[in-house]
Amino acid sequence: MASIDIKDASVSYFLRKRGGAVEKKLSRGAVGARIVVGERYLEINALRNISLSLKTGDRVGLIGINGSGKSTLLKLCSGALAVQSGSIDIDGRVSPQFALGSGIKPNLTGRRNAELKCLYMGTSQRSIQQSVEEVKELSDLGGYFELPVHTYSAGMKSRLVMSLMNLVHADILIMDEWINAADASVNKTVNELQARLIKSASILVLASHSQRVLRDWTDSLLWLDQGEVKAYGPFREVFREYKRWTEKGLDERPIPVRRAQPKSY
Ligand SMILES: Nc1ncnc2c1ncn2[C@@H]1O[C@H](COP(=O)(O)OP(=O)(O)OP(=O)(O)O)[C@@H](O)[C@H]1O
Repeated sequence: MASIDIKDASVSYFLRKRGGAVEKKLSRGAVGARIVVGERYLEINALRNISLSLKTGDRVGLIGINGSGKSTLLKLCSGALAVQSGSIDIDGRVSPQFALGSGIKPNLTGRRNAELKCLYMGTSQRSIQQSVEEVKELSDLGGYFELPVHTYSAGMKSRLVMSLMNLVHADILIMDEWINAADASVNKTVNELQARLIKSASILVLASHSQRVLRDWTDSLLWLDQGEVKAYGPFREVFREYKRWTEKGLDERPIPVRRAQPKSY
């Protein structure tokens, strides 16, 4: 049984102030995070008091405007980021899609990248060749599999990344939206690979701005705003509420910048 158990977790990023009326700049437009202005530092409260319990079978979509904390929560769920307060327990093999994409070596061929991935995962020498051929077939890259990755289009790179992810056999799949950046001509292959990945995972956490992607792959939504959970529940209900909220116009939102009580960093 795979599980993710987050209790009362908070994460902040700290930025050194560089002078100027920073509060004014930050308060213009739609800002997703709450920002605390200290004497010398800005504290960006990316996640505040998040509690979330996921188990086998859960398919959760993360929604929220830019900067509301979705990627930060994905990083928490994948174990790539530590909480500053609260706790997180992850049980199961995690495959964070964003981390895997960043592990690709552009100067090496698709084949060599697949071999390295196998070595990294501890695949036995006996099985490496078979796994690499599996990646080649899944990715449908043909001759491009033998060329350096920097010669690939965005869609080709997506196909390679997702075919490599299929090797991991993850219990917990963590996906960020860039996976849909593939160009229209390769969407079918990319979607097939994505479907295969999602079906084989026990838990899915997927952040996206696309209603279609979320509707296709998730059954519940967690809506983040200024790092807090604004709603969590069945897809249709939460999405309806979120849509109504965004249509009201974000310009009228209260400014999320506040001054810190004097304290030393
Ligand atoms: N490394 C970092 N250093 C400083 N601030 C950061 C860092 N990463 C994220 N933030 C800030 O934390 C807040 C939450 O960011 P996060 O990337 O989690 O939002 P998001 O909901 O994924 O946004 P988007 O929809 O634009 O991808 C934002 O205000 C962002 O500017």
